[in-house]
Amino acid sequence: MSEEHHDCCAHHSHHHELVIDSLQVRYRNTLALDGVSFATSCGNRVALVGPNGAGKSTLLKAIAGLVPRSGGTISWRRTAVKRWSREFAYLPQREEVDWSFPITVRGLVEMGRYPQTGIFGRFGDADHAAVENALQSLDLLDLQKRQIRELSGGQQQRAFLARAIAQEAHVLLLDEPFTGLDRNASRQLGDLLERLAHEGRLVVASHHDLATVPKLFDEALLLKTRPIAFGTAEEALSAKNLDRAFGHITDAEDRAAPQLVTSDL
Ligand SMILES: Nc1ncnc2c1ncn2[C@@H]1O[C@H](COP(=O)(O)OP(=O)(O)OP(=O)(O)O)[C@@H](O)[C@H]1O
Repeated sequence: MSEEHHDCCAHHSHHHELVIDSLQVRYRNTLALDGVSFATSCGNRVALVGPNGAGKSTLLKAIAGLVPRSGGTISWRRTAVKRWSREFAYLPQREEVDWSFPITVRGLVEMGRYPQTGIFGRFGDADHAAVENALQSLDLLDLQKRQIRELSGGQQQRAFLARAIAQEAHVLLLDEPFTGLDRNASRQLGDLLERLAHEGRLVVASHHDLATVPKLFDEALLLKTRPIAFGTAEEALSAKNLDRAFGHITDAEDRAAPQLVTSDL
């Protein structure tokens, strides 16, 4: 990896690197996000939590510049992000990816360089080095010639993360990265995200399983179109906040164990 991520957290401690202010996103008839503000920095893993339709995917896409925002601002390292930034890498939900698309792992990772080279551009030494480094860092050298459709779910996640690393993005926007992974693959991905954050990246991921948020993430944004709470995973996901986000749980038994119930909503 280049030197650049080492200085990632060496900014003034009072200033956050990613600042989202009053973000609003409207689809034709739907207000998907409103008044969303939060700020965080590299080194953190932030979980986006909320019921179905809360706007988690929309928030990731809005930060990635994939859906237009109807209000608010996003800034990265004190600079307003207008549309798209190479600093942001977005990994769609598994179902949104066409896994039959014929591309090798290496080919996918090389796509991380397109913002620098252009699709028909020539790969220079720096591009090759970045691809090599990303493959190695995510332990994909042995799999680099495989088609992505021939990988396991966990390997596929790693290949997409390798593309983000090749892009030299600092902000990893992941939509439900743990969904569909078995226990081992989940643990591996958990360790990997911890390492990437530790190396100076910012991980922002939607996540459905409330029970694992404190273990897998440092901070959580509880969302239901509007932000309900943002803070450490424990703070943000207090019983009271969860109740506000997921609505009233009428069954007395469910009330006793809201975390288990709400994770299945
Ligand atoms: N392309 C779109 N066009 C119109 N409305 C949309 C579109 N995408 C999402 N929405 C609506 O915006 C709202 C937020 O959707 P979003 O997918 O961001 O929620 P989510 O929290 O990711 O949900 P889930 O947990 O089900 O994945 C929902 O009401 C949804 O129906």
